Amino acid sequence: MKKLPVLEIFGPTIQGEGMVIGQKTMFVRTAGCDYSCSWCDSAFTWDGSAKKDIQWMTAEEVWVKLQEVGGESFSHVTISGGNPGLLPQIAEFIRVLKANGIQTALETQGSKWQDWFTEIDELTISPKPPSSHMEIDEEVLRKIVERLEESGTTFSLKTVIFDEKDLTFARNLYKMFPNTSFFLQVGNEDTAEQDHQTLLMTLLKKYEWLVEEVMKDSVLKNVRVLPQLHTYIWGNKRGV
Ligand SMILES: C[S@@+](CC[C@H](N)C(=O)[O-])C[C@H]1O[C@@H](n2cnc3c(N)ncnc32)[C@H](O)[C@@H]1O
Ligand SMILES: Nc1nc2[nH]cc(C(=O)O)c2c(=O)[nH]1
Ligand code: SF4
Ligand SMILES: [Mg+2]
Repeated sequence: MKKLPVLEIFGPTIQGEGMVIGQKTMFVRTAGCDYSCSWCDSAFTWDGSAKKDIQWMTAEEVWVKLQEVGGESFSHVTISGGNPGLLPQIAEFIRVLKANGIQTALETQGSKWQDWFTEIDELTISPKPPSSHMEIDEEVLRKIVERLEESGTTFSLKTVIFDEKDLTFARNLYKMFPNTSFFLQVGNEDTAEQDHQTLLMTLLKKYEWLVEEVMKDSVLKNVRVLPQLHTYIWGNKRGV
């Protein structure tokens, strides 16, 4: 069985983003991404800076480590990255988690399909707006959404917003997928800021701006607007 490239195992903490915000969860962060978003808050997963920290682990080994770190205080695991959607071997990891009665969630950008997507309890697809400098493949995304809908998988779209152009992108996405649960998330422009008060004020201002923009919008109607809640508590700290 192919091992998983693991960079972080941490928690329990709150899920700070998206469709299950506030959920008590453990996190497993895999290494490697097919994108390189200009503002990625987890760039260490793909920019080479943490290459030496990658641990190649079997699904069972990750499960053992989760229990070492989280003890008996969790029943939910979120897989993020990097892009865990690049890894076919996640299928085995999900089997192990399920066999142990664990609820699963996963974060991916929707650039590649995996058959195991339908096994995830709460799947977040996060298409990247223009500010990321990435170009999304609309056909791949459309196919992914189609297959998730057909299979009855619980999933949502979550797009990060930094500016007006990103809002235009979000409007197009909303029109493309009118029946999908839709989240708009505040972009963090200061991923290097270490002063908590400074960061908090910037993030709050940005949240206020985004709320105001979306409230007056005639396209973005049935949407939820959220901050990254974990940054309000722990700022740009890693592993929280
Ligand atoms: C680090 S990514 C990993 C999963 C996957 N690669 C993806 O992008 O969906 C997890 C989430 O963090 C979001 N994110 C990354 N950098 C961010 C930033 N600077 N501000 C707000 N959200 C950010 C991404 O858009 C994504 O929804
Ligand atoms: N608390 C917390 N919530 C999160 N939601 C998504 C995260 C991610 O980096 O994928 C994340 C994270 O790193 N920490
Ligand atoms: S897709 Fe996700 S992990 Fe990859 S660069 Fe973008 S935000 Fe970072
Ligand atoms: Mg994060």
